[in-house]
Amino acid sequence: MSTITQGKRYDANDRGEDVFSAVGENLSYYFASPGQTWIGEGIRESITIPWNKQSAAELQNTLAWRLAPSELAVGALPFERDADVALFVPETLRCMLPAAEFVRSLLIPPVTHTIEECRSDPACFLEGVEQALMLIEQGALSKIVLSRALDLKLDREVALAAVLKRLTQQNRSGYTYALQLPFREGEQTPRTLFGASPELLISRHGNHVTSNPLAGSLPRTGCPIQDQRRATALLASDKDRREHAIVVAAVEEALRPYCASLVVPAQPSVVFTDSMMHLSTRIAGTLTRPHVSTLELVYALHPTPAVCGYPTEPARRAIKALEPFDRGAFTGAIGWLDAKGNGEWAVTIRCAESAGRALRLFAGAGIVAGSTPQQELAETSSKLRTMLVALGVEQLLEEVWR
Ligand SMILES: C=C(O[C@@H]1C=C(C(=O)O)C=C[C@H]1O)C(=O)O
Repeated sequence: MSTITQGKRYDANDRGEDVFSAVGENLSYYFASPGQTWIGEGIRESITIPWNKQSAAELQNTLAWRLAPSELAVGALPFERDADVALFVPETLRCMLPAAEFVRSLLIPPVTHTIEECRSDPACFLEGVEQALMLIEQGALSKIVLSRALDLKLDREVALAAVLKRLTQQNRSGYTYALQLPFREGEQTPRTLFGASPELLISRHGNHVTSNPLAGSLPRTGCPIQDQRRATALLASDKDRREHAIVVAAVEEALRPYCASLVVPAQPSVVFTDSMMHLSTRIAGTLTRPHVSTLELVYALHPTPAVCGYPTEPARRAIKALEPFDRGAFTGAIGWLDAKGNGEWAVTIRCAESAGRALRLFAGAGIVAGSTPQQELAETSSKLRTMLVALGVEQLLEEVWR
């Protein structure tokens, strides 16, 4: 039996049990938000729908009778919108206390993995940013988000529970997640997506919707006084304010048709993770139609210019042409839906995908007029830091900076 108190839900029986000890061999879904932690094992049912507005809206009718009140449909939607959307209902699901409650102590044992191979291509990223700046100068785009991938081979498989714990410690107010990805055709190795996102794409609890886009970022320094100065500089930076405003305007435009009221703060604030600070705007609305599915809202929003660019279509085409890899789930959305259409979806960033001992880490950065390739590269390196530290392979920091 799960209880709902002020938007927070957790099983009375699970109060106090360490969520990380519940992360076992059969884990299919882990989603820890400020409200609660969902832990799913196995897959009871897979649900695949074409990714369009009508299917997203209609899915809710199906879920209304297929899901018990304590069940969820969960999934990770890819960045690209041309593929079908694959959700699943975990075989068993537990709703537990927020994971951040279990990492209060600083004495978390370090995780150690050893790197056997490492492949990073910063030159390709720098070249992509140069090209993107040309497109911006020609007026084809006002913003584009370019990303890079870092491929690692570890000495053993990722120690998932320990890494999730570290990620939670580094990103207490965000969303930490892990999900078993579907098998790729012809491949036998299970793939796992995991990460710690500071960015909420959309949450819907009853009538209330919230979105918290981030864009415009600086690395943290390690010194609280310098970080404060940097945060002030970030708030005053014309380039970062433009980069941020493009995202806020797009989120507002996408949500407006669904909302009777929408509150959009006039000024951004700054949010911090362990390694980054970001301009942040928390947008809150009240729905006109209370039964609109969260998945329909995800469809209306995704991909925001925080992960793609503006205008959307030309930015997406340029990303396809300039990035030498498929983003897969990276910069998509990860979350859950319940039988009533409530849900919570984070932007799938600060993440990695593992298959056996192979690991791919991703990081991107928004490019606007005034961006410089070296600074954007440094931003992606700082974003990769979160995962490298969680894996206990900080020695690679030197490498990815080059
Ligand atoms: C694409 C990423 O992050 C996105 C880009 C940001 C930016 O360019 O300032 C900030 C937060 C995210 O919306 C990433 O972390 O990989």
